[in-house]
Amino acid sequence: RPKNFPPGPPCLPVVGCVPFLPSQYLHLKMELWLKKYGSVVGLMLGSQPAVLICGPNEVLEVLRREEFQGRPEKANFRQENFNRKLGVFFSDGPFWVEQRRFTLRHLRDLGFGKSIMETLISEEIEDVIKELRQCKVLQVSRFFGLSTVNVIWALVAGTRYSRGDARLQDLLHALTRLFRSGSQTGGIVNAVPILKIIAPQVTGHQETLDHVTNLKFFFRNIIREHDKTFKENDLRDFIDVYLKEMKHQSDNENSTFSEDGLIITCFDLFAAGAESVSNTLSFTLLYTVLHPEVQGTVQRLLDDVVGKDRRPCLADRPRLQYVEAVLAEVMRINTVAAVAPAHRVTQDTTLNGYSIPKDTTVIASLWCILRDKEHWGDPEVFRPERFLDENDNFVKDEWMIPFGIGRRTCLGELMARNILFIFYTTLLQEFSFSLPVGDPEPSTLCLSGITSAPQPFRVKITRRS
Ligand code: HEM
Repeated sequence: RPKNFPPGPPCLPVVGCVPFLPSQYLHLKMELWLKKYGSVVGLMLGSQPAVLICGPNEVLEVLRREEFQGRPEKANFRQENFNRKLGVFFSDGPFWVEQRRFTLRHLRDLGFGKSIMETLISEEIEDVIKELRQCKVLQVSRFFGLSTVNVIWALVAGTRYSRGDARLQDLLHALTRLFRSGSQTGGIVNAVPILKIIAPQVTGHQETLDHVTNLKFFFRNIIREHDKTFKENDLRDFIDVYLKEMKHQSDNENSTFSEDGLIITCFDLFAAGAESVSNTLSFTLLYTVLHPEVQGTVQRLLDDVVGKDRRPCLADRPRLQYVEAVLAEVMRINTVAAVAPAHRVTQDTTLNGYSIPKDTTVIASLWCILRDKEHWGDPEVFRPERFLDENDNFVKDEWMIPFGIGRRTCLGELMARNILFIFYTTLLQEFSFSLPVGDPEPSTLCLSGITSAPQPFRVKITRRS
């Protein structure tokens, strides 16, 4: 361990503390270690130092402090193969600043947060509604992945996939496997990289690589197809805009724009849509069937404010404050990012009096903030009213940070919030959801991984008259 490093679990030669790290539910282990070791826990991942940030105040602090905004060299499967930090999610420094700005600016120009996005979301939910009308009981897990990808993909690649598209369903399945089998620490292969070579099958590394290669092949093909029909004065989507920038900078040897970079940015956006938003929607249905009284209140409100002759839209938001409270409560009680993606310390620094050397991996628990007993009182209880004041207006809470905070805050927050609002309100306007007779009550314990997802469960669908 480095000198004056925070306390933590025992450290063994070669593997460091990895044997003491859980393969699943890191956020729950961090809750226990907060009591045992304190707010900042020191670890060795093989020979690499890492700190787990388990105390709410410390999490808020590190997510805001400049020197904690790097990303580790190789803690994630998306960096495999290219061996470089590319895209937005796992890059850092000036490269990241330029790529994040570019991505955000052009997604905004193309429709992020504008009425065109609302139209895309509305078209997508109508397809979902049509499918659900034919359905009496729905197996919820992974149901929303394709629809949420479609909204994002319309802006990124100008494409929409049908629900029966077998190739896309395979890719979504591969992505789910990557997210479920991965962890924010990178696991044993990250700590002891030689295992990637000597035991790729045993460690699951080969399977990870196969999935990643498949996904990258898919993105590369889309990009090459775009390139064949590219016209500089007719930019159709984000891929075209990026290709244009790449071509303009082709003589600049310091350019941050490359085909590999575009592949990884596509990966970032595709994965975020398929995993985070779709899992949050599944959690929303989970809490809807577990709390029929909340469903009833939302439906009465929708009947009053929207009625039955039109669909809910974003302009209804100010009059649907209870809906905002329900969505916030779902993201608080079972957030999909229980642990934020790993950060990296970019210079020697200190935290709570401990020394944190440059390049230490930083793993911050959002769960400890969203489920803090002192702040929320009854954090384990699903109670949307906690977000309403005495006049039933939604009240913002500084500790509601499911999208992170600081400079690395989620790039897709606006889009995610809009999809969640339109999907949830349209679903409850059209249907009531309940547990199928004879099905056990679904557990609220999430499936663990890089993101959290609900365990598979079924809902009975009844069309409202
Ligand atoms: C409910 C849905 C979502 C949740 C809860 C969520 C949450 C998060 C969180 C916690 C982070 C990490 C912050 C950090 O590293 O400290 C993040 C980053 C990111 N998110 Fe999301 N996200 C969601 C949806 C989306 C969507 C729809 C997109 C894209 C369209 C997206 C794109 C990104 C990107 C690119 C980053 C990396 C930002 C950076 O490192 O600069 N996310 N998100």
